[in-house]
Amino acid sequence: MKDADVIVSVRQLNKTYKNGFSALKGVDLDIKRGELLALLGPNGAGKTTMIGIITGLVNASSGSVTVDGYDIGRDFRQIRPKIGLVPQELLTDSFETVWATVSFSRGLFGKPANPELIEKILRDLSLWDKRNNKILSLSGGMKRRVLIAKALAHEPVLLFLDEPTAGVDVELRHDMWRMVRKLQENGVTIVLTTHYIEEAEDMADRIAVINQGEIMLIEEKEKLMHQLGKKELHIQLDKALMFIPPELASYQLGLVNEGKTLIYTYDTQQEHGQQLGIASFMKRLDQLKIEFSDLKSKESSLEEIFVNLVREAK
Ligand SMILES: Nc1ncnc2c1ncn2[C@@H]1O[C@H](COP(=O)(O)OP(=O)(O)OP(=O)(O)O)[C@@H](O)[C@H]1O
Repeated sequence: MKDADVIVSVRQLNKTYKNGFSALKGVDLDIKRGELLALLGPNGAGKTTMIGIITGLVNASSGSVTVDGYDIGRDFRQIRPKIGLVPQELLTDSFETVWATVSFSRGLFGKPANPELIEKILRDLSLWDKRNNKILSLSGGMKRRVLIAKALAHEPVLLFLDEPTAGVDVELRHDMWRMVRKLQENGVTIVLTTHYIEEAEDMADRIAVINQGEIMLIEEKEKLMHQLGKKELHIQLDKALMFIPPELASYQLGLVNEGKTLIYTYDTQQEHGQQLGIASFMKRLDQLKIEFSDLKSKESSLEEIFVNLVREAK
């Protein structure tokens, strides 16, 4: 990857908290300019810690992070205005109004006032009607909308969304994804952590899986689903089988639906290599006179891929 294509470069990043807990262990990561990178990982994997370090909220124990070529330790003042962060925690109750809070947030980064922009952000997030309400009078979902508005008010080029849709309703989730897509069209780089894997599947260009402070994998989403994905063939048998015939022992098979459905699981990668590929399997069925009425193929979801990865590491 050329330097210009990389907006964030993380090298050998370690974080050991004061209590001795090692939350990040030698993380290397490049975030590409303009991409939407989804960071997946179980609770406690280190996602928030990593975002905290890149956004200057947490000090690294060792390693380096550069944003747009600036070092986060040395040049944080240049970096900070480029970054927007929607944190996990909700706002503490505040007596300020929505409008004041969001406008003030822009001013903090030294950007000139831009009421038209603030209005647009508030409208996009369905907060316009609430602009004169005090934050403490808002519902949890509304407070989350304010957090997003605050993160966008200074027009960051790099936006971190730390579980932005945890516990929010469907409407906000849709509003958010619409906004995120628009931001991405305008060249904003987005890093998203989420526990909703289907969200990553829908939105991400690349997916990184982090577990116990280490990056387990980082890959283009499409490639990942293809490479790691297993496919299943569901075969509706004419006659139920009591057990899997020993002649088929070399295939990965399961019987469900009272023996009426045979499930053949195979690696998409091996599909072409092919000793145990579909063609040979179908031939075996034919030889064994196992007849079927229907055949369905199912690609495994990212969720299955993720669960398998994290399970394997245990
Ligand atoms: N201030 C702290 N002191 C000690 N340990 C901490 C501190 N902050 C976080 N940790 C620990 O570091 C690990 C990583 O936490 P982190 O919040 O980065 O995980 P996460 O991947 O964001 O998890 P989640 O999905 O639950 O938000 C956890 O085991 C957590 O308990």
